[in-house]
Amino acid sequence: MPNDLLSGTPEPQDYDASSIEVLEGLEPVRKRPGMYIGGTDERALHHLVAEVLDNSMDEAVAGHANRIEVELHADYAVTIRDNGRGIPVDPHPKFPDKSALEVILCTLHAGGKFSGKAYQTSGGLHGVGVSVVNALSDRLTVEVARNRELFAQEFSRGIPQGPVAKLGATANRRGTSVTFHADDQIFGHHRFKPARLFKMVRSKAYLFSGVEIRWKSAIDDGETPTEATFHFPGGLADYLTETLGNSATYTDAPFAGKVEFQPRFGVPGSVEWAITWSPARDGFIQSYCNTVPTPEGGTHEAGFWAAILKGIRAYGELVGNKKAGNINRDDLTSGGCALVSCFIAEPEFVGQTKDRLATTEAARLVEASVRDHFDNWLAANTKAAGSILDFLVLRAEERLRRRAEKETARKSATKRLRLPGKLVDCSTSAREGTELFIVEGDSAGGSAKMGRDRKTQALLPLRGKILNVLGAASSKLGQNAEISDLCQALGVGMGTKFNIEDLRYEKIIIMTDADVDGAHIASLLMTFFFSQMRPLIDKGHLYLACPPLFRLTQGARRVYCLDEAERDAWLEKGLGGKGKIDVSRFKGLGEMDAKDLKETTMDPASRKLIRVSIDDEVPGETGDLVERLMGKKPELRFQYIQENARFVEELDV
Ligand SMILES: Nc1ncnc2c1ncn2[C@@H]1O[C@H](COP(=O)(O)OP(=O)(O)OP(=O)(O)O)[C@@H](O)[C@H]1O
Repeated sequence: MPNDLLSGTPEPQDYDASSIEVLEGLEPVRKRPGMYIGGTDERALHHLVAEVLDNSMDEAVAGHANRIEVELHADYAVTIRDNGRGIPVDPHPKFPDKSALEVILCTLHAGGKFSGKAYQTSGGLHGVGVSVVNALSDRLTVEVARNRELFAQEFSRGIPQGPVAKLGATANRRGTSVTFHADDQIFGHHRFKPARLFKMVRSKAYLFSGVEIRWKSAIDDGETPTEATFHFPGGLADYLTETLGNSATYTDAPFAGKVEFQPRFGVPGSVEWAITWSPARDGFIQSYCNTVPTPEGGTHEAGFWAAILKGIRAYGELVGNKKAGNINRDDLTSGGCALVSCFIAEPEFVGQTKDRLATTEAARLVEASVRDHFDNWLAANTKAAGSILDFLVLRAEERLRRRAEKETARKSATKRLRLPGKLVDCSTSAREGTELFIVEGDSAGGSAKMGRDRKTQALLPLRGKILNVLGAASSKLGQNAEISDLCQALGVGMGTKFNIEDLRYEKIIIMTDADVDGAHIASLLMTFFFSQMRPLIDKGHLYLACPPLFRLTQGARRVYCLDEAERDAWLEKGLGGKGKIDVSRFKGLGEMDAKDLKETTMDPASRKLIRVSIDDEVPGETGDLVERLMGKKPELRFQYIQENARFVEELDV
């Protein structure tokens, strides 16, 4: 370690084993609630209800419950009750002095959904949900009925207020009831909103037709019913129709269905969906996996859209509508109103709040299931299919027109731009397919100017070497004429002002002589792009041209060689002509005539380009290396040379 890193730093006194804390039980949840419920705001607060309700839904989907009640009390406590099997209350085999109930409520990662034995396609996965709710509630009571006997246990901020108590006989044969009051210390002034809970509860009922959910609220917000019963045998199709209300749609009834698909981990899964298109709506999709809403979508959504997109394009082809090929996913989603709900074993979500489904297989399973049905549906509903197709083709055309308009706007903006005088621009104004050659010296610029394709290839000749940006203060960069010409020609700013959208060319090609000076100029340019316009490299816009080193001529035959090895190979093989082979070495690009330069270095049909990319095996590695080699500190460069000199020697042998 260099000495200067140690000197001046006081010896650490207060960082020893005693500073390493181990949070026990539910403490981590109260310390960092965001990690478990994504924050402490209103959304997180409502997520508490989702966690408990999901457990009751899991019981219902597993076939053990058919009724759930959700009640919002006047003091903003919430009760969620189901007639499922009841959380086990017997002593836990691993912790014989505690009941399973207490273990579940007070331990993270305790649950019955890990192995798929007690539940098959559950929304619960991590064994975290209800214990998190417990930790974040100032009071929580669980009542469990098993064989007509009632048990109860109370908690406060995750701590049991006594053991499980046997309360005697009950009229309910079995079931679980959880009542909790969210802790103000965590959620501050946020309170449950009846409307939000009502919507959540109702959507759950739509997702699983085998359950009846009762809603009751002691708080009347003037809009939300204070009592309701939800049971929707019509599933998602009904849900969609209800959500759309009186909005006009292109279908009489949504395209909807339910399919069981191949088992995953031995458990069959299923997908249910409903979609229609409405000229009056913006379009939306609500997706769910095992009844858990996935507002950020994920693989099931991707699979669904893929099926619809492929289906509609194929249908367009079938009916001879060539424009159907232009439809893309944005067109589908902008007018499509869709609901997708899948059930799969052991789904993988992103995060505990399960906002996005990550199970890769879901994409394939959903796509295959929906695609088949969609093809049949389109064929059987030609009127609706025709209207949807027309609507989507129109959407695609609008999108393309908007893009063209944007392009024209860019074109005129470009015209208004003050372009550097020495830039030889191309005539196409759209970015696609255009190239900017950054060339060394004016003479090379001459042949390049004649050898280029005027339509797509632009040139910017640089005089001499550009500034080494790593050695320069940032204020100096803007003042440097070559650098500011370069930025103007590219249409972009430097550093934080860089915006890839403004880039005027698709490929930026550094074309320097195949000699040491050329290599130096290329590395200065690459350092500049790396430090000031990094996304340009990351997105694959930067290239190096590979001009040849040798030209071999024999009579009328001509061959260009990139390096010595290629030259020697040709000399040995011969060019197939008569007489002596004449070898000339290009000293620089300026020596090549326009034809040579075009053929060997510029013409996309015959040239070779190297794409500049960053391949960090260790993150930040390239940045460190650039700093060492091009940075301000000569000692780092010297050290690098010392460390690598042997390697260079070996390479030379
Ligand atoms: N209403 C219920 N009826 C029956 N068992 C329940 C009920 N609620 C919870 N359980 C049991 O308690 C376990 C733990 O629940 P918890 O909510 O902590 O996690 P989970 O549902 O397994 O997973 P996740 O953390 O993903 O929600 C469940 O796996 C289940 O075995």
